[in-house]
Amino acid sequence: MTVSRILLLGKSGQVGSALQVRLADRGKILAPDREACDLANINQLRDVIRGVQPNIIINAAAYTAVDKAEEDAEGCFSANAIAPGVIAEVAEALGARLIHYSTDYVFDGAKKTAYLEDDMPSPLNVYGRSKLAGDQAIFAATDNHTIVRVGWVYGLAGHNFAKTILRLAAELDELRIVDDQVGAPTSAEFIADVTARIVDCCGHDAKKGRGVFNLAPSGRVSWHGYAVELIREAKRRGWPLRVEEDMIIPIASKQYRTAAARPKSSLLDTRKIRETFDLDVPAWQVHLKQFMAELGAHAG
Ligand SMILES: NC(=O)C1=CN([C@@H]2O[C@H](COP(=O)(O)OP(=O)(O)OC[C@H]3O[C@@H](n4cnc5c(N)ncnc54)[C@H](OP(=O)(O)O)[C@@H]3O)[C@@H](O)[C@H]2O)C=CC1
Ligand SMILES: Cc1cn([C@H]2C[C@H](O)[C@@H](COP(=O)(O)OP(=O)(O)O[C@H]3O[C@@H](C)C(=O)[C@@H](O)[C@H]3O)O2)c(=O)[nH]c1=O
Ligand SMILES: [Mg+2]
Repeated sequence: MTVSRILLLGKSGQVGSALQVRLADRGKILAPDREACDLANINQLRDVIRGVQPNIIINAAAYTAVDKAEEDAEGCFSANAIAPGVIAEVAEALGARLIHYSTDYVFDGAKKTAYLEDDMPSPLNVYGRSKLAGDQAIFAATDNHTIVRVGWVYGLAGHNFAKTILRLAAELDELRIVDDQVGAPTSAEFIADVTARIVDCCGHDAKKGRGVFNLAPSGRVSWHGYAVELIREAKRRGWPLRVEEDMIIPIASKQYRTAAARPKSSLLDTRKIRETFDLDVPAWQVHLKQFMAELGAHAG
């Protein structure tokens, strides 16, 4: 088997940090930071990729501030739409596989059953439109891509709903959380494990695993139900919180004003990725417990 040269973008993010750990033994990893490889600087981006001559590029870098994107469409599209298209062009010229991440927010959330990879996208917000444009730019530039579509990501590094809720629960007596948007909280460490599996498959078979693949743990929950589970887990571990479980109030989306609209359903059907890569997908609570244990260990 040829040894992989992997270029990883976005190493400081939730998924990027987990990838650095999980891919450490998979080949030579080159992971420039944002200063060395800024998605907004197309010339620098091209030079970095050509300089590294990778056979796998993993793009975990993105503009992920969903509400801020509503008033910064240019910045958001630069990182999420234009840059992925450029990365894909250079990948095609080098014969490299591009592994990239997409989002449930490309869908409008109106579907009653879980989304399939080829369901019609119809994003509700700027972030979702920018990510869809990124996917399309990749499709146009190279067939040698694997796009992993995920949602509701949490991890040890970076910012996410789980960390926000645990912080608020230590400061406030009451939390008000939307109960009419459902999804599956997805661990960055799980995404990194599955990405490592994809990297292994690409090493053996350059044609295998091309295309778009949904990835999520099994089960479903609303943001409210997710918050309740986080608080229960934290209390079970004896973490000092102010809020009691009966003071986590379920509310409707329209009672929680945000700049960006969000889909009612973020559920992703995972049959394709499970069958292609022979994966087991556990219930979302399994990874959440592991996360809480590791978060507790980090906090000392
Ligand atoms: N978070 C989520 O809930 C979801 C995420 N996704 C997708 O998964 C992927 C990974 O997301 P996640 O790990 O959560 O993202 P994070 O927001 O945690 O990290 C984003 C990463 O991108 C880097 N970055 C942002 N802008 C630029 C830029 N202009 N140039 C270079 N680097 C940049 C950041 O660097 P720095 O730290 O230096 O700013 C950071 O390393 C993304 O494609 C995202 O769209 C999909 C669905 C859900
Ligand atoms: C903090 C808080 C949030 N909420 C709601 C707002 C929103 O509907 C929901 C989640 O809020 P967040 O801002 O954490 O989530 P958001 O940034 O929209 O998360 C999204 O990020 C991007 C990058 C993705 O790709 C998506 O898959 C998804 O994970 O919770 C409350 O109802 N009460 C609260 O106190
Ligand atoms: Mg957010």
